[in-house]
Amino acid sequence: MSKMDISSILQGGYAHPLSRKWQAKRQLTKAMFMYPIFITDDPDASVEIPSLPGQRRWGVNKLEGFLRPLVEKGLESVILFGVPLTCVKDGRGTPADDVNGPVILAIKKLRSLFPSLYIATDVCLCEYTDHGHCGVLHEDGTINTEPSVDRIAEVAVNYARAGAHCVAPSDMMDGRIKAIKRGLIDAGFGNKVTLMSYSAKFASALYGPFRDAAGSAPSFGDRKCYQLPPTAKGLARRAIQRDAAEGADIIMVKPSLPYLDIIADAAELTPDHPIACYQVSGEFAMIHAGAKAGVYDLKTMAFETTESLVRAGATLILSYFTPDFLEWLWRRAFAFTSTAMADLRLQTLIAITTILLLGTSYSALYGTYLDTSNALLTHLPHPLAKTHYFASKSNPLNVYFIKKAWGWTSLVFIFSYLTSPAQMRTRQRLYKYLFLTGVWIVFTSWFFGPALLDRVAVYSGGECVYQLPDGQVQTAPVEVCYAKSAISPQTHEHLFREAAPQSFIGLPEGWRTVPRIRRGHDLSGHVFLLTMATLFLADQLRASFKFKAWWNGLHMWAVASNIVLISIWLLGTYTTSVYFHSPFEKFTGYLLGVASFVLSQLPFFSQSSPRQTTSRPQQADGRE
Ligand SMILES: NCc1[nH]cc(CCC(=O)O)c1CC(=O)O
Repeated sequence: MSKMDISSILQGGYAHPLSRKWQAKRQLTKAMFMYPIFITDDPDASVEIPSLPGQRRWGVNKLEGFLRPLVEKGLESVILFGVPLTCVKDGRGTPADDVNGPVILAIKKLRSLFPSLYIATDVCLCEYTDHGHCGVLHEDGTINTEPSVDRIAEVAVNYARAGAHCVAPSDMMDGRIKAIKRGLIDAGFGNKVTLMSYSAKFASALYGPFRDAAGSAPSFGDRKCYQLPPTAKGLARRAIQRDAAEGADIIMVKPSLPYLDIIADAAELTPDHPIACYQVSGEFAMIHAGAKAGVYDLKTMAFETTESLVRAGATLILSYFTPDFLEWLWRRAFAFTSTAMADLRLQTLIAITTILLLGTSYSALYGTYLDTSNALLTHLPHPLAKTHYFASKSNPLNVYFIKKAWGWTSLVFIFSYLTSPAQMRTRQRLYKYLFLTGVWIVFTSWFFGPALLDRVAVYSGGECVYQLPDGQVQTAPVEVCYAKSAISPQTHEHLFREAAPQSFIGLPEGWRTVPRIRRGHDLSGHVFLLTMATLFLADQLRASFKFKAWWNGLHMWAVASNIVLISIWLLGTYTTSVYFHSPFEKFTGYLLGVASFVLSQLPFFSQSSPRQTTSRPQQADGRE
């Protein structure tokens, strides 16, 4: 027996990647992320912010192009920061709520562009005052609290009027939460707009890149008389409780990582409020800089820091990493759904194979199929056409659907492609479709001359034949068949005169016929096409389900029409297999269809699926 004590052993509880996941009380989700965005007053601006990797100052006109892909990826909320570059700043921050200023214009624009996007606005005066401080000042440069609070409340209400879902004062003036709440209620927004208070906002060295980006550094002094001293746990706790009592709906701690204890305090002091934290510009820049210096892997560190925030008690994270997390968290989900859906293709293959086998066995047992290689039968209606609905070649399923199978398939594909979420509209997906369309053209209608299927029939012993009204079967050169058009004594005088002079004489006025290739191997073009189309559609469906979270209303219809078409093709496959072609011809059609689809699944055509790092369950150092 081992000398180990039972109480010593913990590792068994987290040996597996899944059991490690269970150690978290709460998992990161996309909804936890709120994305800070800088909006400037040049409507067409898209200017890189050097100290914030990947972040830009945006003009109102650029917001759609910038945010649409993110919204489609699951972005649910943003917080707006105004960066006025051309306005005239003054002592009270007049431009803050200018109706033609960037923030108010952006709120309105985003509300109309993205009805489901939650829009918060930072409320502060520092970007708009000539002195760069967050409030209104006395002569001596100290904060004049009352007018500051009045002005902040006025700005907040104006943002609410413009359509903001949430106002978030970051100014740190005493009493502004109460004033803003009052203002919101009096203006009729009490029950409509959320008040998120930057309650425990510390005078941090980590706002540097933000102040560069927003041009909001104070022109003299610092913010230590209103932002909290970094050592002040007690003040932070008092500020949190005060703001909750004054009517804040969400309590924020800022910056985040150096203040995990404050986040935990907030979660304990105001357990009935959502707790937000702001992973500020300096933290973001620091994580990037460390990764660039080779200290750690960027993504690993981004996860470790944000997961720490959640562990400390945060329910909402304001972070410049938001777009990255939309991608990273999507990949996690993708890793799961792709295995869940991996077999839709296989299931469809099994379905169509089974249907073909059943139909073909039935046709062989009961002799229901039309042997199209018998030239004497070709032009007659199917012997069962009267009694068996689908034996008639003129049944609607055949005429309107099967004969136009690739057209319908293309239609559904295009509908589905165009309504797909952005990340699904890949070029590879188009290539796949174009490749199979190429296969369809080559085999059924053209191959540097006659269609390949016709050539196969000729090479395997087929002849071009036609039948005269008296029942006689005549042979013509194969070229006549390749032309695929009707012949008559008028169009092919030579042919008729040589081959059948006697019947040529007695032919009725206006008689014509389409010659066909018979006796060769008449590979079933329908089975080929239906097999290929069904597998292709199933593959499309599989892609759709992978991105289910991003479907819009139209794409739901695309998915529905895809499913309906697959069902029609399966029914068509069944009727074809019961009534037409010999078993061997159906088999070769099926093989050709499957082979074409398999080729379309080569890596060249498939979207490069995200790399996955799977950790071995037991590594010597116990880390992933
Ligand atoms: N008062 C404005 C404000 N709102 C958010 C930040 C910082 C955000 C960041 O660094 O990402 C600042 C700067 C400051 O207080 O100096």
